[in-house]
Amino acid sequence: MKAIEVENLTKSYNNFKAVDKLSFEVNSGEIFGFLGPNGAGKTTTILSMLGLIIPDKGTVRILGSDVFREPIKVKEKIGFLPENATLYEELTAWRNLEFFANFYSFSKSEKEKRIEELLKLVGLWEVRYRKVKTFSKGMKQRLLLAQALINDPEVLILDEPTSGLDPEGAYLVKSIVREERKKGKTVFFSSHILSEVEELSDRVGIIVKGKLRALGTLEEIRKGFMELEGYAIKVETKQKLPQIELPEAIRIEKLSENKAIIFAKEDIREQLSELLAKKGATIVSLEVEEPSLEDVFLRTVYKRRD
Ligand SMILES: Nc1ncnc2c1ncn2[C@@H]1O[C@H](COP(=O)(O)OP(=O)(O)OP(=O)(O)O)[C@@H](O)[C@H]1O
Repeated sequence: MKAIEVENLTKSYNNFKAVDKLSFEVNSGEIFGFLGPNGAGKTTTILSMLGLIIPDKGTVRILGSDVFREPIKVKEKIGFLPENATLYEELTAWRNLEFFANFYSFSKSEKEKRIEELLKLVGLWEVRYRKVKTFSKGMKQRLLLAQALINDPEVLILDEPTSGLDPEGAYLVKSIVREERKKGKTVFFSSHILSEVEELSDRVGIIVKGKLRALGTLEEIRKGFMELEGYAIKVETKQKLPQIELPEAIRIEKLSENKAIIFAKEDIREQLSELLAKKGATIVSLEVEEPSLEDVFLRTVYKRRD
């Protein structure tokens, strides 16, 4: 079963389309990174996915249940960390979690066991009786993550979970996310930080101006990008590089006497090696230069119109 199925989701504010016909699926047990620049529509998508704002159009199913028709059933199975979430500053870490746990049907002993497990998981056990107002931003975020995990959710939805954290704080949050996946849970998280999405996600969706621009594993996204934008093939020969006349080659950038990058609409390594062999040149290397996710992201966000 798919963990999340979003179909044709559309949400406008006045006449402005914040999310436009968005469709994607998240597989069970994967970490899905939802990447987009500021204002792309990530939070609007998440709030619509959770039924916390009513979209104009579209359906969302989480673990097979329709979010709008069966809201309680869905909420029992998910955990949510909102962007800029807050805690009760005057309460201790323990009391904050207890307050939240009371929304669920735990017995007293189950509740205490779960709170203890979570405080240990997020590294706040030692400070459980301290008021939250004395906590750093990183500690608060970890407590919020514990709060989102209180019901041991099958699907965890995190809106910008590392936003504003220092590298250590971000690292701890990422480790917890990985731990959840190890337990077979599904994690959907949004971010505008490319390296984080690259390092954490099994699959990625890129949203720009409310529209989904790319979807898949990083490899699939790179390949799709190359098919659209063309291939860069780096060639090095032992001898001086001969003249390359191939109809498929759009542009040739000479790097030195025996090195060049050949730009083409498709992967023309075979044609190139045949041509070079015919001209008596020995190939030292012939490789497709893979664009980094950064190249893909920046080109996807800033270069394409429509
Ligand atoms: N309640 C609202 N009323 C009017 N416009 C809104 C409202 N909420 C969001 N928007 C607009 O919709 C667009 C998408 O916003 P959204 O918060 O979903 O983006 P985001 O990708 O989460 O951005 P960020 O990374 O900055 O949090 C933005 O242009 C925003 O200004």
